[in-house]
Amino acid sequence: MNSPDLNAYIRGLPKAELHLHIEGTLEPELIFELAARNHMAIPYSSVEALRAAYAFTDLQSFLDLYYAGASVLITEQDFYDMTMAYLRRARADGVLHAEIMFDPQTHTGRGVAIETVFAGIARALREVRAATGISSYLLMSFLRHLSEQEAFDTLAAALPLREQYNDVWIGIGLDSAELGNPPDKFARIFARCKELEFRLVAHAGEEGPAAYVSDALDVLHVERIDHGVRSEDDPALMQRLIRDQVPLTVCPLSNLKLCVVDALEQHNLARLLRQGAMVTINSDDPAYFGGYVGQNYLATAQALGLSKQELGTLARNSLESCFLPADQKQVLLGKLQGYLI
Ligand code: HPA
Ligand SMILES: [Zn+2]
Repeated sequence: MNSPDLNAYIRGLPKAELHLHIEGTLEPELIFELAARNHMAIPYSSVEALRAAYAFTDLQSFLDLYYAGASVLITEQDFYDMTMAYLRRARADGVLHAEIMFDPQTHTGRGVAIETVFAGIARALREVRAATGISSYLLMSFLRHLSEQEAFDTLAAALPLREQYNDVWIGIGLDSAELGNPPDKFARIFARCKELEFRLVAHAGEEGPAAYVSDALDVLHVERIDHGVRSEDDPALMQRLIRDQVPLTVCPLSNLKLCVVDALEQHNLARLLRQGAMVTINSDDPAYFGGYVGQNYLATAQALGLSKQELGTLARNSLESCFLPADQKQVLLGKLQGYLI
């Protein structure tokens, strides 16, 4: 298939996006706009100069810019505008359901109230749900470079909002610098979140070793692994992931930009998929990594020679792996089935 046809096929595929940091959707243009609106200075002369700084060598070099970029988010309207911009792009890429991570500590640490963060993001999710039927959930993520106590403080600040946002806030995630911040650092907070009946996910096996993936499953009791591409280093773990169909939310362009792989052609996504792992494709931080979810499907398909059938399997995996109730999931799977025949 030539590239325009493949692109159209991919964008038409009914899919879910399961690994997306809303702060990672802040495009340079919006960073400049919000900085001006909030009377803040940014240390770049232009949108182009900022975009040119997105040359990362590893996860930390990205995180430094990601937290700096997020510092222009001050008001509820800022969080709303960012979320609306993402949802517009997701819709154009055939996303019917999104499970979106957000990092309240990135904002509360700068004096922004957690209520402001929830309110702006949730208003956009609800409006889009009502207007288009595209559904979305929120996964509140703890920053793993911060302490266990800070995670507990964040949970305590967020819990009074749970009832007000129970149509969107359904889960908990774990992100930021992986190396040196192993899953067991967060064993107790994840145990508490499990008691509270949140759905649980965690980043593991992006830069960290396969053992972090095993520990995310055994110590944190997560239901999905964000990234997980290093799992291949442990054949017994790989067998387990395949046997138990543990979803891996893989982000190929992110892995390329953060030098987890040297070239997309060397990405192990096709190998994992062909071994029968529950692999999905996602965009992670699309404003920073050069593409939204459709572009991730397209670039990966081209680099690894994925067939249309395999692309359909990836879309099906995304719907199977989402946290929607079974009846709503079946509706989306039916739409995919209709598209594939
Ligand atoms: O890709 C990521 N990895 C870890 N933490 C993150 N926070 C935003 N994006 C990422
Ligand atoms: Zn991520």
